[in-house]
Amino acid sequence: MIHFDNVTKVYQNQNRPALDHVSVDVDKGEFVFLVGPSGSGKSTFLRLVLKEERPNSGAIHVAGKDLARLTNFKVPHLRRRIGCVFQDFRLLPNKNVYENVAFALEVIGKPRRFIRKVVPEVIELVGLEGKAHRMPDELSGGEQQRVAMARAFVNRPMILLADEPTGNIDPATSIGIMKVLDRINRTGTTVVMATHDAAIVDSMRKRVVELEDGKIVRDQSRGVYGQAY
Ligand SMILES: Nc1ncnc2c1ncn2[C@@H]1O[C@H](COP(=O)(O)OP(=O)(O)OP(=O)(O)O)[C@@H](O)[C@H]1O
Repeated sequence: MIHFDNVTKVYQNQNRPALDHVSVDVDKGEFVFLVGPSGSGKSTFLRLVLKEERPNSGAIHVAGKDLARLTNFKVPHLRRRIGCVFQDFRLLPNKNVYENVAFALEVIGKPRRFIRKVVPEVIELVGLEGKAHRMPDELSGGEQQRVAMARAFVNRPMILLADEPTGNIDPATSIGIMKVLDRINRTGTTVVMATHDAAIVDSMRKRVVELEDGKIVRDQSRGVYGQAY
């Protein structure tokens, strides 16, 4: 589903590569934690998958497509098939839960009947039934992240990328967030999650890919977080 072949990324005006000859394969339906110290290249990896950045060398395939050959015209189509969740939720503050989720489908032109059917289903999947009419500022951090996950998943993406999704959430609430991500993964969606949250990684026992200075230093199935950063 995601295939990096000898990928190197050096940002402009930087002499050290953010990713340094990285090769990795993530299969359809996998759940992968991306760990490593701050600045090790985790977000860069996610940005490359979305074609928000281009590698200096190496090849990236996502869902069988060679990103180097993907025209600018086709990039939005790729991104529609990849859901994203961030540390800071990024909800629309003046729309309620239902509208935040529905908006993701409206902007890609889905019919109103379809939206009315699937949005309540996804709100229930993330455990927010009964809260569809709440505004973001009437929700806890954990609930806001659930809305963000509903929005990322409502279009049934083939891949969900999560960049520190539990970074702003207390440990007890994070467990609930991980249950939702696990539920999403069980529908067949490939999940890649960049995180510093050792407790979460240790409790899930999923594949762990560890980056250090832009290089993969560990790739372990049913792994743990590793040393403290
Ligand atoms: N837009 C940019 N321009 C220049 N350098 C960048 C840019 N984005 C990231 N970098 C550099 O690339 C390296 C990798 O950064 P990246 O954000 O991928 O790390 P990270 O592992 O996600 O870190 P964190 O855990 O702090 O989010 C760092 O040295 C960073 O300073």
